[in-house]
Amino acid sequence: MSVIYNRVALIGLGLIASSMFWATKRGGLAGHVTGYARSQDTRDTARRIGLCDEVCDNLIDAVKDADLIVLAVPVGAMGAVAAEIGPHLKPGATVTDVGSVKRTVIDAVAPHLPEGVHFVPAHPLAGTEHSGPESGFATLFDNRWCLLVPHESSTAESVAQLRVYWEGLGANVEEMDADHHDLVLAVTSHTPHLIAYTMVGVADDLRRVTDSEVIKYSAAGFRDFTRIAASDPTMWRDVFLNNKEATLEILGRFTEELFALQRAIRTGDGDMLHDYFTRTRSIRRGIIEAGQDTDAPDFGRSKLEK
Ligand SMILES: NC(=O)c1ccc[n+]([C@@H]2O[C@H](COP(=O)([O-])OP(=O)(O)OC[C@H]3O[C@@H](n4cnc5c(N)ncnc54)[C@H](O)[C@@H]3O)[C@@H](O)[C@H]2O)c1
Ligand SMILES: O=C(O)C(=O)C[C@]1(C(=O)O)C=C[C@@H](O)C=C1
Repeated sequence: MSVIYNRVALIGLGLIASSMFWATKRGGLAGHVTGYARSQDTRDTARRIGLCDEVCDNLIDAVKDADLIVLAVPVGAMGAVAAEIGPHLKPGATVTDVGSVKRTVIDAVAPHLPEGVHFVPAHPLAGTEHSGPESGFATLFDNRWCLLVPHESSTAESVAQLRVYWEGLGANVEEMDADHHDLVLAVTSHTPHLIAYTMVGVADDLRRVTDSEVIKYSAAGFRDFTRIAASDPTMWRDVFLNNKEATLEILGRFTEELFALQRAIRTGDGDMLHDYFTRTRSIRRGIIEAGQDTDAPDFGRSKLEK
């Protein structure tokens, strides 16, 4: 791979930005990578582990010469960061974000970007329950999707360049409209996270009654829920506050289905339960046959291993 951007600035040095840095180094995709994090602690950690070629103590220093600026902060913080960097961006630079929600991020960021700067929102569909500068690794995006949601300020060239960059980071890239993105992610990511948070909360309540049995005997399904429910609280608070409509729509449907299943259990309607589970099993099998089931990332690998 060759250099795609001479200078990249990563803002918010958590799981996604740090993984982007290690994958950028692995592919030799950037000449120089600057990084900025709000807290001194995070900047110190970043320097200690060699995250970024240069860690800046000031947001403006990190972005002023950059060709690509990546906003990798919680969704609710994107607008404030954009407002601060807007006046200092190089003409012709590309600004992207990695937020899990697209419509509100676009509405919050775009007004702060000067003319001549290209905004190409993005969302890598890859993550873990871990957060912070030490949680990243180079293979996080390998064979995962990254969705690009081009804004009217972007040009075909700026979108194409970001596509090549994400491909270099290991991802498969597709373009999508912002509202459609938010609805799809409400189904595939946001509502499932809310359900996991709820189930773990219920088990936690129960634990007070049954001592530590819930934890001691937790089976695979529940353990998966606890992994997801360990995800960063700030990130997920912002996701739900920013994808309100789509999440509420999907939650409404979920609740209706849950009530139907609840009724079938109460009335002993075995046929209904069997038919329902047969349908859901065929969906899972369809995903596997289509080759869409990607394994969880291998956390045992070193950060720079290919
Ligand atoms: N974790 C995932 O699974 C995942 C996957 C895809 C996209 N995303 C999105 O990527 C973004 C970053 O998520 P992450 O998992 O890397 O989070 P993280 O918690 O690991 O890192 C976020 C970083 O942003 C910093 N930060 C918070 N508020 C800030 C502010 N106002 N100004 C500057 N820095 C600030 C935090 O200190 C932290 O260093 C979020 O928008 C999230 O929705 C996350
Ligand atoms: O694998 C995980 O831990 C994730 O939750 C990753 C996950 C997802 O739901 O798939 C979470 C949020 C994102 O915006 C993208 C990916």
